[in-house]
Amino acid sequence: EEQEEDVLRELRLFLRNLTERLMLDRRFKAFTKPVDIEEVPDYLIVIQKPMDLSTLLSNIDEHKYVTVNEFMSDAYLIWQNALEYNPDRDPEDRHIRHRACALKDTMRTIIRHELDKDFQRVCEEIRESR
Ligand SMILES: O=C(C1CCC1)N1C[C@@H]2C[C@H]3C[C@@H](O)[C@@H](O)[C@]2(C1)O3
Repeated sequence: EEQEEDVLRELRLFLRNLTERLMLDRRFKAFTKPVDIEEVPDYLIVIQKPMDLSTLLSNIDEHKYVTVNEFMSDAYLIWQNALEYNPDRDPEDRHIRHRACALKDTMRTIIRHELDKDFQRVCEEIRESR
């Protein structure tokens, strides 16, 4: 009903704000756009489900997420994909993995500090009711 749409509207505002703050962080520049398949032809052979911060934003606007956990499942793909495609000991891979870990930890910490537990529970109830 209308109150549920008010809750989901507020969830979208929170997720947009979170995602935009990550996009502004210079450490996370490599995660802001999809990996360029022309530049990296084997990327889609290695990575089944590409993800990036701009795609998260589009998903939010398309009302894909009813709970924070659904958003985090997609957001985690950015971190998992980066670790999987860039596993080597060389400095470039290590920089990418370090930034991917920082992205994940930053996201988790912002959510833990800034998202009300009762609000999350209401979103879960809406998800279970649909
Ligand atoms: O995994 C990624 C992105 C970094 C986080 C997401 N890429 C795969 C390629 C390997 C590495 C060096 C460049 O070849 C550049 O194209 C990529 C982009 O970085």
